[in-house]
Amino acid sequence: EEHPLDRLPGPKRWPLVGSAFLSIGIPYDELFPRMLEFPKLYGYRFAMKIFNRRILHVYNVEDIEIVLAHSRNITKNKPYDFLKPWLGVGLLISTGSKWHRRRKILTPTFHFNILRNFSKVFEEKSRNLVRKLKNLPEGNVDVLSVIGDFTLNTICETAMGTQLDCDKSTSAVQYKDTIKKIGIQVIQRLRKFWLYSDLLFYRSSLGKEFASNLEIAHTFADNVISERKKKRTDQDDGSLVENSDDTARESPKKRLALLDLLIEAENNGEIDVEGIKEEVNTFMFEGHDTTAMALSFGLMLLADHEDVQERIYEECKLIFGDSDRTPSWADLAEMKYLEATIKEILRLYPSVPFIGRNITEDFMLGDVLVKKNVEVLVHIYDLHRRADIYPDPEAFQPERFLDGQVRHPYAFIPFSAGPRNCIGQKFAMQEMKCALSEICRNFRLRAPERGARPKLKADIVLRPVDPIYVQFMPRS
Ligand code: HEM
Repeated sequence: EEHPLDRLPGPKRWPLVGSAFLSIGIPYDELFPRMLEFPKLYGYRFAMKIFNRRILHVYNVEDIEIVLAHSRNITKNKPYDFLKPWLGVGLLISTGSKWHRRRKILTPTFHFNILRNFSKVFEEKSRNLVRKLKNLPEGNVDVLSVIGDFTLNTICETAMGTQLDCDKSTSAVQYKDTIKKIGIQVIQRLRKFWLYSDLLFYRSSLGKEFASNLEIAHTFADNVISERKKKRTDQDDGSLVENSDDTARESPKKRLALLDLLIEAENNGEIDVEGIKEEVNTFMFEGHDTTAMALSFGLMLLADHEDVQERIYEECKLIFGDSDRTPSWADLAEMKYLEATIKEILRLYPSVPFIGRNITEDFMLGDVLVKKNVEVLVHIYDLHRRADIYPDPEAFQPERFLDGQVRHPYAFIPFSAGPRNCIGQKFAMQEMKCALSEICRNFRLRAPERGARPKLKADIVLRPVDPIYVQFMPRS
């Protein structure tokens, strides 16, 4: 019997292997550009078969809405499995009733009042970032590493309540290095299908290194959790307060971290110690790498578009006048042009270029029956570059997001949409606004080369093949 997906366009499907051989022999750096050719050849809705996996690819606004808004098809697809040894089955990877429970516990962490507490951390870290940039020797700065430190310090303090940048202990430094290595090793494994089996993987040199790195990362997280618990019993009655008044905001001890909410949930019997670990590790990963890439591509685009930098600078001048105070919550809300700029950055360089689902319940996509066990891949990257939605799609034009050009809620989805959208969306927007406004107030950015288009990599998170260099010239 013909599978409904066999009627859809797509690369030739051979018996048994399907189109598996398509990626064989393609150098890694060519994979991403090659992946972008399929949508051009086969259109908004096409299918692939790789051995026994059937993958439906979509980047039609209506199709994406049906897929992402579905309340029961919330299971992630195969590649997410490789993150499990590290993150456990936390919010990003879990499904069904476990996911529902976790989402309910974690949602209050991103409540307005708690985000306001975090904003103090954003301010401090942004100031440190500016100071660091000022102290670097003049010339090209490799932004990925500087920005990666900034987002990692920020998430560590907000999620765990631990100050990595002040903590000069070897364990904190080692932890930072280790989680960067783990991320790279997950990707290396994804590329080598012969290492998909745990048995072979953990016998390989990559697998052994991976296991020892996991040990370091997990031990660090475990220590932070137990120290936090100890501090809570030493200092207070452990009760949860939304300390949104300014005195509490000033005191790092009293600032509420995501970890505090989780410990509170443990006290109420809603989560166990293993669960807390899963979530701490999940947020450390999801909360820093995505934001670091968006900021890095953003600095690259700003360096190339002085007019946009000037408009951001002017907007800040209207808000701050001659004062050099850090931005308050209200200031950030006023930065409408900067907000549009960040959206335009995320349109061109969505940190998560594709998201995948494993279908658990049949549904109709127009006239196509999508059956259980099919995987659906939503092409965020291709959606965001459709010329019919975004005229002159390659051009960097923040104004698109000011004049209501982009109307359909599923036409712009850097944070996904529907029940499994990004829980850290507001957190990320505030963090990016804080960092970019501080940078634009203090520096003029210059690109080493005009109009450069970075070559992109196939990865969990969108990355450039080569480093991104930007020059930071202090404004007087
Ligand atoms: C520019 C920054 C960010 C982008 C572009 C982004 C994008 C996304 C996307 C596309 C998803 C859906 C993934 C999927 O369906 O598999 C997602 C989920 C998620 N994000 Fe983000 N994210 C960002 C920042 C953050 C931050 C700062 C945090 C934490 C503080 C965070 C935590 C999460 C979590 C926990 C999930 C899983 C939610 C769930 O399944 O219930 N993200 N993000």
